[in-house]
Amino acid sequence: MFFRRKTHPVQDFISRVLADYFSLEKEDVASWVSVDGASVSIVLPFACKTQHEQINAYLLQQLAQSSLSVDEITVTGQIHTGQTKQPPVKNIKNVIAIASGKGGVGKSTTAVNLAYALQQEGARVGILDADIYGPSIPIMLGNEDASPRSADNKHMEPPEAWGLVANSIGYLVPAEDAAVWRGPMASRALKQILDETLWPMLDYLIIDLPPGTGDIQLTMAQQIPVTASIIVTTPQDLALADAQKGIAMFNKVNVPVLGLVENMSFYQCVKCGHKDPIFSEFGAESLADKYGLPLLGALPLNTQIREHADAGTPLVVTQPDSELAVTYREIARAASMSLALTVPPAQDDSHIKGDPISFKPG
Ligand SMILES: Nc1ncnc2c1ncn2[C@@H]1O[C@H](COP(=O)(O)OP(=O)(O)OP(=O)(O)O)[C@@H](O)[C@H]1O
Repeated sequence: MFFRRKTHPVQDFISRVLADYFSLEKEDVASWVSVDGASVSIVLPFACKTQHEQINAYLLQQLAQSSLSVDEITVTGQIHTGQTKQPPVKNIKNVIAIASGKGGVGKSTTAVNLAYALQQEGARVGILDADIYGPSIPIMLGNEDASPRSADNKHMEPPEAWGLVANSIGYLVPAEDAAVWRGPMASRALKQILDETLWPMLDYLIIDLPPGTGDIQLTMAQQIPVTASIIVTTPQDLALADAQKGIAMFNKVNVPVLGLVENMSFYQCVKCGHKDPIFSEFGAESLADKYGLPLLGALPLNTQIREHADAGTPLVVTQPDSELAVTYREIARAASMSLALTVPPAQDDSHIKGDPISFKPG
């Protein structure tokens, strides 16, 4: 005889409302909800801290219209380690590779702003600049002169910038030296930086990959335990053709693509507000449709984005209330949720050892 496990009416109700809120199925969210007497605890497996209050209020409002009674609801976040083929890096739960087929589409700018946006959504985040031939992260973080300290001449303490830990070949080697490295040497250098950095416990390590989809990127994607990837593109045909190659590359190495970010989507006139789609329209949207991927969001061609990147004052941190920062946070939440829903959690978390350096996320 088979017994069906009876669900608690409050658990059932909250799961339904929560599923509605996130446009998901009840089965997707049921495990996030637990009920203890008149207290409900919701633990979301993705970063969306700026929404917790709103979710709480929405649930309370829906409950008030029901016959159920609940004293309190707490909403928190807990990000799992996602499964990868290669063994995970010590202290890092998820590695997210930011890639673009074509150069100059704004991949590094997006990587930096997304890293801070994820942090503002409650995640512990680090960034690794894998663009061995053109490391731009140190400039964008405003700490070009920083260099990782090493107490034992073997491991590096990653420099911190605006509350984010970072490492880059740009901190370690003069640009002209790295520029002549061949592919295998570049991939080895990256693996070494990844393994020898004393990363604090991180929910996400954002890796800014070099542009393109050649051997170097493929080797990197194979050698590093990449949990998932995000592809940045502009809406023009040329960039989209290359973005398509990027999707194919990640498919080949079985790394899930969380979605596309369309950068320089349109130019908005600062005087009259008119939107001009200089690099064409609906490009990333149709590419996303073609591959059944989400379009995580779109950013305009905007002087402020460039100025903050050039000045080393990350826009999301220094202008957190701007419309652009809001968009970056929406993309961060969508990416984090997409990861939680597409990548199964790893069986164990034994690679999470504790902070080897003192680190207080900003
Ligand atoms: N949305 C945007 N609006 C205006 N300028 C932007 C935007 N995104 C990026 N930029 C600017 O475009 C230039 C290229 O950006 P970035 O270095 O991020 O591109 P990339 O794709 O990482 O390039 P590559 O990998 O080829 O080095 C930078 O000067 C940056 O400030």
